[in-house]
Amino acid sequence: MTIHIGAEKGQIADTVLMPGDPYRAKWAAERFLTDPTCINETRGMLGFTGMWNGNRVTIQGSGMGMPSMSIYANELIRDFDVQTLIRVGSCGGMQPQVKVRDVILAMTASTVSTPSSTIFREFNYAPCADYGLLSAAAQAAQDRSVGVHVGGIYSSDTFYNERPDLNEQMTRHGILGVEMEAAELYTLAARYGRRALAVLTVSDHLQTGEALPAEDRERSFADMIEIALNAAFA
Ligand SMILES: O=P(O)(O)O[C@H]1O[C@H](CO)[C@@H](O)[C@H]1O
Ligand SMILES: O=c1cc[nH]c(=O)[nH]1
Repeated sequence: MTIHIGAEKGQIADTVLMPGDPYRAKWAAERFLTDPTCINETRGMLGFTGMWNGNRVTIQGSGMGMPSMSIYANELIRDFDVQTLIRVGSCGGMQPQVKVRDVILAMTASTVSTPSSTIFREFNYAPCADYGLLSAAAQAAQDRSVGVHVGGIYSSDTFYNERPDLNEQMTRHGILGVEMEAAELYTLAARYGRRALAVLTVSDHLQTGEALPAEDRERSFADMIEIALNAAFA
């Protein structure tokens, strides 16, 4: 049991999927896991452990933003010895070929700042995914009818962005989408020698203004979850 996770040691699997939304965790656990058990309700940040294809998995909400992700990932890694952490999140599309409901596999996560930035000082660290997970996810995605993109994303500290000039430079340099947690997850995984990946579904588009409703963001991103599960146990 930690400050933010009420589970006992042993109640959390070696592999954890991490949606930002705790109710996406509940939906995914009920839909994809056999015998899911709720292992965390502290602060309403729901977590569930169950079985998928004979493999033990936990699905634990991370909350929104890198400070929240940092708390959960730190405790999962340092207190529960989790080995594989896969973010399953929503993101905003930033390229014309990236369509709403497409899946992005985040090879890198650029950022202007993470909770870890203070330790890097002038060093411009490049957070990146675990290659084994990334290639397994790309393979798993090939067998599905969903559009898939592999490349760089941006992890932002803000949802309501006041820097259109920065968006323009990111789009110009090939950034596929924007979300709010992956850069810190990748940084912590590198620090502690764990595997991490972010599998994202495009929920809205910065260029077209399209946007899915909250219920779809909570309950309809099945391809993303299946790609993540297949990658984790490839
Ligand atoms: O849908 P989730 O996983 O929460 O991810 C995205 O959605 C939230 C913003 O609405 C941020 O957490 C962002 O990263
Ligand atoms: O962080 C996020 C998540 C979804 N869509 C966005 O535009 N930003």
